[in-house]
Amino acid sequence: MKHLSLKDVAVDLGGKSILTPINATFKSGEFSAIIGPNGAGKTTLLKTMMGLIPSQGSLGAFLDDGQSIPRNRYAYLCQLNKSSSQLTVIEVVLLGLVHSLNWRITPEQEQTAESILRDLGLLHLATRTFSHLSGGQQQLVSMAQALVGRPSVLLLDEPTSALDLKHQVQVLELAKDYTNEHQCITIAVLHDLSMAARYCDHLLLLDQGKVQKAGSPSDVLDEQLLSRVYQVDVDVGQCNKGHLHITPHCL
Ligand SMILES: Nc1ncnc2c1ncn2[C@@H]1O[C@H](COP(=O)(O)OP(=O)(O)OP(=O)(O)O)[C@@H](O)[C@H]1O
Repeated sequence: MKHLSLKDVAVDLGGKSILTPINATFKSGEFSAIIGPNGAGKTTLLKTMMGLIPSQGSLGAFLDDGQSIPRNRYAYLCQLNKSSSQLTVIEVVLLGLVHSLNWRITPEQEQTAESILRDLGLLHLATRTFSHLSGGQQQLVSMAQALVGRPSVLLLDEPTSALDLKHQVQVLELAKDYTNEHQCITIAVLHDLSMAARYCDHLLLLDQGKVQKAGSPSDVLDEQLLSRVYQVDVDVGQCNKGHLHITPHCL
């Protein structure tokens, strides 16, 4: 089983400690979420895993035999920023194959990009200019870009923040199915705790740069713990389909 591990990973930015030593393991075939309040350090942790921020300690993703998984097998979907890119949608998706692209794009590469757009119901947008799309459409295309290279490690920063209910379900189901099918190590930052409970196998709750709890959704989504960390009282209930749902009280 592949895994991504963090051993005593700490990050300082602008002379301030942002992540205090973090120890965690994420397994292949599991869809994991990093949850926690604004400013907790979730994006910093994801960027650190991606190698975009220098850190102390050691981290990396490894195969069964201990070999390191190279960074070109990682895909990273950053938090949504409205883009002014003049590239077309299909060109944006092809950028996800940047490690294998040559001067000439092969018909196979084009078919791969079209196929992921088809899976996401976006093929009709293929020749549109990326910057002319809505925020939600841009987020879906960015998801296609992340998946097109069939990554071994998939890091998603709030992949559903701009999406309507149906598209949130579509993206989370896609991430879960991809994770199972390709035995990928998938880690998403999510704010919607009920969606995290429904789709994720493993949660890591971060607050003030520290891991407050890690484990299965039923272990981590504890009323007292969530009320303390989020500073709002919450009820943790179960719907008739057995999914946990988290309802905040009024402030
Ligand atoms: N480049 C930087 N220099 C200094 N401080 C930074 C830098 N980047 C982030 N921070 C600080 O690190 C802390 C964690 O930020 P981060 O973006 O990781 O939080 P987050 O949990 O992802 O928050 P949100 O849910 O609001 O997106 C914040 O206090 C932020 O101000």
